[in-house]
Amino acid sequence: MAVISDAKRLAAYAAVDEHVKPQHKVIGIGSGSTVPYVVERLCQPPHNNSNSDRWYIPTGFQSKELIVKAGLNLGDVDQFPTIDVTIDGADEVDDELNAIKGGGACQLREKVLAEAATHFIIVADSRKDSKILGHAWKQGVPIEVAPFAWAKVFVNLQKMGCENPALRMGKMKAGPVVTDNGNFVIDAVFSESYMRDPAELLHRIKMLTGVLEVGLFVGMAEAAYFGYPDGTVLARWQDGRRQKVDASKGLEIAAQGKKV
Ligand SMILES: O=C(CO)[C@H](O)[C@H](O)COP(=O)(O)O
Repeated sequence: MAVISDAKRLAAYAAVDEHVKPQHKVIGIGSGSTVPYVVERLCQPPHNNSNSDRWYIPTGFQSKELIVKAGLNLGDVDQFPTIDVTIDGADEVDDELNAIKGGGACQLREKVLAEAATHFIIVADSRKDSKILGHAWKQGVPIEVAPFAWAKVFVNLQKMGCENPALRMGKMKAGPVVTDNGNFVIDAVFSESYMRDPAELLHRIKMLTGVLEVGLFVGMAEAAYFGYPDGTVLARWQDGRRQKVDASKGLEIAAQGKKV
């Protein structure tokens, strides 16, 4: 196994097989480049047998498109404020399963669906498996802000000790990135002393007026699945358990080309 995409696929397949049960009727679908493999697995046997009376809830435009293009029933969180299982990616996960999310600027809807879920599961490749947040993900904590308040929050973050907060700018668009909710994102790098206590940092940032959501998912994930380039999958649970998961079923299915 060589490529990162295979590692993502194995993590996604293992998480779906372990955590999505036939009786689960409302499924939250995250955002990013790993969750397409979650949808891919959900459209394969035996999971596809349960899809006719199942609703899928998106965490943004990309997520909605994944659901629609896969021919799955599209719902929304205002119809289904309680979700059975939400599966989503992460930019980095620490030893306690706290996560940095928002690399794709979807953290507000992602956190709503994570909180609404009975089971919130993270899927990622092994690059996201860290001890302390910030060790691997160097882009900073993504913070969704009301556009008119961005400069005020920017100054607040500097006063907290963030040396170089950055308003996230579009690549093929003049001006800042605008989220699916019409807001801006500030990426803020904090020192390890802050990142060792993500709960405290989350609280301090969230209390800044003008901040709508912070890409720190603290104490939310029940489990995280990391796909490794050697074809193995490591599952970590919030209680500290770590277990190599047999990913052979995923490999067999992928090899049979049972892709959506
Ligand atoms: O939080 C997110 C988007 O806002 C994504 O889930 C996160 O960036 C991980 O993405 P990928 O699976 O592509 O690594």
